[in-house]
Amino acid sequence: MEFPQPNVEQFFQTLVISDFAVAPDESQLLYSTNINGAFNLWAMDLPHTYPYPLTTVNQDSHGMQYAESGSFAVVGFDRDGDELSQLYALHPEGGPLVPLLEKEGERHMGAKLTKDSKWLYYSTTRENPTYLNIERLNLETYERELMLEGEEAAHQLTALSPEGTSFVFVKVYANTYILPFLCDSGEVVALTPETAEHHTVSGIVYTSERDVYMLTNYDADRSYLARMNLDERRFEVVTTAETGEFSNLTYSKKEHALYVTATAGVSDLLYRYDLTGGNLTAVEAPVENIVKLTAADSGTLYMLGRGATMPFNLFQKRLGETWEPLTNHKVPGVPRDIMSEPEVLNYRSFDDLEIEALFFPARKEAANGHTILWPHGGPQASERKMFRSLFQLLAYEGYNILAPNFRGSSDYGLSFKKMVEGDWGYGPRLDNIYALEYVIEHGYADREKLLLMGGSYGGYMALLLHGRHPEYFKAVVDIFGVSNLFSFVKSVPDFWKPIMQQWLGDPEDDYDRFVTDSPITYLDQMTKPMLVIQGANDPRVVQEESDQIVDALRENGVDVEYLVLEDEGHGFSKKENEIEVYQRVLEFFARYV
Ligand SMILES: CC(=O)N[C@@H](C)C(=O)N[C@@H](C)C(=O)N[C@@H](C)C(=O)O
Repeated sequence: MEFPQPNVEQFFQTLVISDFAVAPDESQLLYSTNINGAFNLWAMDLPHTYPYPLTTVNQDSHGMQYAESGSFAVVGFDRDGDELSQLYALHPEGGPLVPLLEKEGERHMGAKLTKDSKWLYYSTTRENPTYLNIERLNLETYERELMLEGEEAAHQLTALSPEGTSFVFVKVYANTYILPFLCDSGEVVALTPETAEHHTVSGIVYTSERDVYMLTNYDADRSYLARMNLDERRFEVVTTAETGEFSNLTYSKKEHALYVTATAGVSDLLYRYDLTGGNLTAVEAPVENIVKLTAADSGTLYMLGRGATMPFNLFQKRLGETWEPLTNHKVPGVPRDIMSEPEVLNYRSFDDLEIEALFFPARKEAANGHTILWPHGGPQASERKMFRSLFQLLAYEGYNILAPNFRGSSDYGLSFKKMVEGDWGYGPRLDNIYALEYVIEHGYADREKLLLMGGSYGGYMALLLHGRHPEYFKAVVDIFGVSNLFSFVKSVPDFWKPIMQQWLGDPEDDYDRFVTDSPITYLDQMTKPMLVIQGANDPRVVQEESDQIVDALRENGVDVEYLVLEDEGHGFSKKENEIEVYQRVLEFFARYV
């Protein structure tokens, strides 16, 4: 039997899994996925893996967790991308949800259930939208109790002790300045030593009622494993990563061990740190990008992950055994070996700074010689070996994709990440230009065949590159990009505002730089055809950012297509919208090839 070649439609059907939780007795695995075209909660009754639906809300969910008894789970949903997460109780068999915290305009974050399931702790924007308060909800009386009032910086709850006698929260002063604190019977204690040096802390876990482990770059450039015993209150360095830096932590009670994810630039590595013997050993991982790892009481590990050519999948690893897939999501009809495997490039920028980039080659049979420059979003994030159906779709259709991890990207140490702070538009912009020059010089790309596309900060960079270096590009796609730093700084969510000074600067004190680095300043040079895409509910880069650049360009007579998705935020969560976006991008670029 001869089957036709796969076509682009196949890439539209790729499934996403955004989060999961496993019942304490491991009888059920709950996950948020878009099997039915929109996100819903689905479950599998382990060891059987056939999924069944639990909700029909058509909204994505993050931060789900089971009660210790397994009799309900706490789940959060926002509405069409507004990121105002509301919390509900879900019966393991699904059906109508019980509202726990449902208040219009309020955002609830980092929810954690106590072991006895009597209390739910969380951070909330209620009465303190900028610095957030930490509260707890009595699940018998539904009364809310204030535990800690936020001040100075956003207070985000990160861990609750096993018996609920203490909790850890972080104060977020900036993306590169995040300090951890313990709240122990009302007393607040810093978990890292006092210093004026900026550092961050992540992956905080309790391994007992009085022992806390964390990942921090306190007094270092790359994050390492540290601990504090809450009685001795002494901060200790435990171990450092051989390559890269540690980025996530999971405690396995059964093994009395920590599983530590390390990021080494564009891919992840997995380690096991034995808390009894004190040794760190490498563990094979089934994916290049570990999204989430949990350990059940039995010692079985559960992982959500993806790779450059593998969409999101769930895996299970029983003690002493190897990883087994629980899901088998692929691009229908497209084998992994015909997808684009990225090459890792290293080049030097204008000031000799070494930068890493991913280059996704076009499928040979379809190659049209065009290269799309993709500046990633964040900007303090990075482009990694993580499946993006849009990238694979474009590479399949014949385009190369170049994704540089310009200065300011995460996963290359604290000082590298800080390089974008107060410099959104100079160094990172030239790093993108130097990436182009590198691929042209080394025969990967043709100077006459360059296209440009980015989302969020990447959309900002796409607009800025268009305005300042229009000679490079034939056409530009901006997906919810920042167009004007003066309006952006005022429109971000309230709890981002304490971060803005360090992240971006002050519109009055840094007036000249805001003008120089705002894409809208360069309207007259933006002469190439453009496609602008925006979610109407986006709370991070609001619609006004896209509206103003589209209006101004149209007044200038520039050919701009504008697509606004009414039921989306900072991303595309509904299959029909995703398909519309991908089709528009494909059609748009095809016109200029
Ligand atoms: C800790 C925190 O909330 N930081 C935010 C200011 C932040 O860095 N958010 C980015 C992930 C983000 O959403 N940036 C936009 C502009 C993007 O490029 O995606």
